Amino acid sequence: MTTDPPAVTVGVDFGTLSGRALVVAVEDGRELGTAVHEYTHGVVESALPGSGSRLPPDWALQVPQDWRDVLRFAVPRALAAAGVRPEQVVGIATDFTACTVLPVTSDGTPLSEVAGFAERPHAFAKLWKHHAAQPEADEIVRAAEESGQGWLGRYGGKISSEWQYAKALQVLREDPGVYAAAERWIEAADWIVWQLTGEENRNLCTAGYKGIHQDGGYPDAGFLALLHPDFVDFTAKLEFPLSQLGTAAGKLSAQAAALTGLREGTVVAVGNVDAHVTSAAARALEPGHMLAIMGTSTCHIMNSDVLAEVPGMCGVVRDGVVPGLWGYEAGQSGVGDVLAWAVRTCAPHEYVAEARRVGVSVHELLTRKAAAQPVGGHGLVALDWHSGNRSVLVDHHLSGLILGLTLDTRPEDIYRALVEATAFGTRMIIEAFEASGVPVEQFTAAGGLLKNTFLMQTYADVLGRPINLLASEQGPALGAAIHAAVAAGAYPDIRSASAAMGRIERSVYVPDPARVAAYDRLYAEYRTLHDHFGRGGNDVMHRLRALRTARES
Ligand SMILES: Nc1ncnc2c1ncn2[C@@H]1O[C@H](COP(=O)(O)OP(=O)(O)O)[C@@H](O)[C@H]1O
Ligand SMILES: O=C(CO)[C@H](O)[C@H](O)COP(=O)(O)O
Repeated sequence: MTTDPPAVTVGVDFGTLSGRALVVAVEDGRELGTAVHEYTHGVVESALPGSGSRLPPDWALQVPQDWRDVLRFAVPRALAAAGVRPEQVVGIATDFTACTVLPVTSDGTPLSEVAGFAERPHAFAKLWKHHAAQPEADEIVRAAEESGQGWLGRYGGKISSEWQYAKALQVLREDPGVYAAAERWIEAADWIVWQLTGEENRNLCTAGYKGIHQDGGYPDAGFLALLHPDFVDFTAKLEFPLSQLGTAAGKLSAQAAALTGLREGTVVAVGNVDAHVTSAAARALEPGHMLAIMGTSTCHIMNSDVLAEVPGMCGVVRDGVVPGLWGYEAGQSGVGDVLAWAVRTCAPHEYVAEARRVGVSVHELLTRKAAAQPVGGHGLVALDWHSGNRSVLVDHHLSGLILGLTLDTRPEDIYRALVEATAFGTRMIIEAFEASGVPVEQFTAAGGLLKNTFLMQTYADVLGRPINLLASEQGPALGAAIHAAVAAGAYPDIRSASAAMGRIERSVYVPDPARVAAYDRLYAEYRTLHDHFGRGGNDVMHRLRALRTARES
């Protein structure tokens, strides 16, 4: 007797450096096939594609065609790898880094693709890690404090330079022509869904966490006018009915079917954020269960039935992760990125040659060399702020620091000190939640950094708590596939789909009491440096940043 081929969904995760498509069995979340497509232009940080015109420090752009190419190349390859026919696919969902925003025309065409704008930097998509709008973010916070905006507390008292308003205000100030031509200002998370269905759709997750949409609305015109007279109608570029997560945004258009190899009419789920969608994959939806998605950056996502204003959190949004609960987000803007910096700048040629000879990454080589020494053996304490501080200080013009360097300090010592610093940064975040009355009862990790077992054990020792793992290397894509199953009607809601399709391994890393005690002492040193350089003890980091100039390399 022939059995029907299994129903599957496709999850497409758009990360910072690449897009990954994953084919998943609806019945139990089995991962049947996957494919990755690296963005052709990667992260545009120094010079504009085409013209080559130089970009100032702290810029990070992306090219929308790179995202379309993920649909074109990774989706069909994932289907082929899974041995799945298009008619088995009952739904597709996407997730994106956020706040990755772009100016588009009313039909969704990116301005960077419109004649006359291809050489204007502000016409391009601003990646989440574009930190050049810090002055605008500082002004937004000042104006919100002075005018008593109630929504400021929902973001821990700060609005990030990474989010929609600071980035848009920077465009208005530096290229008003682009600002005026931008009929819509849209998250890439929604823009990619628009490419799949042919119609605009907006999700409540990015609107809430990155677009200051709280209690049913955006900031009012009176507040926006405080920032710039021409900013008064900015939210008109955002206004659109917001869709609940896990619902259908529409059906796959004929054009998108040709692009992806899927059937026209396949259900397309509402867009979502790479971090928030992963909670479903990790079965981390219940109150008090914190999920850390550890990659280029780290995002901390946790649901609660308690609403509190946690200092320095990225935001709290009703239904922001799952309907019926308050979804909290915190984060560290540089984690894998900070370690990549150490690999680029601290590893001597002989280390690179050794890694190649042994057949491991330089990350792995530095980790192996660093792992043996006792806690504190390197005599270093670092601040993990090379990409600024997202939580709890929300200041992207802070910078990194390594204290204790001597002539004996080795590259692996620096690498290990930075691993420890990122763990200390996570501990600061957990303590901020608990001090604000939002308990953190479970900690689960996901993301590319799980491959580093020493790093994960260090986190268990620094946090002093066991660490669960999301048992998938494709957390966001699996989470998206789960949302697609709900949107396609295979499950009544995200919770039941997560219970059936999600995967978690509990207490994979358990803290070692001796190392916990040793790290408590180092953490006290970290906190002293954190508060001194991050809370006004010495503003030297801002003064040094003001002296930085554009790279000529
Ligand atoms: N062995 C390793 N140990 C620690 N970090 C690593 C290792 N290998 C790669 N990385 C870091 O992982 C980050 C990429 O994370 P990943 O989750 O794969 O991508 P994304 O952040 O785009 O989702 C990079 O910043 C890289 O420096
Ligand atoms: O802030 C975010 C989510 O709210 C970004 O999506 C995240 O920080 C970047 O993603 P990644 O580290 O996986 O590249």
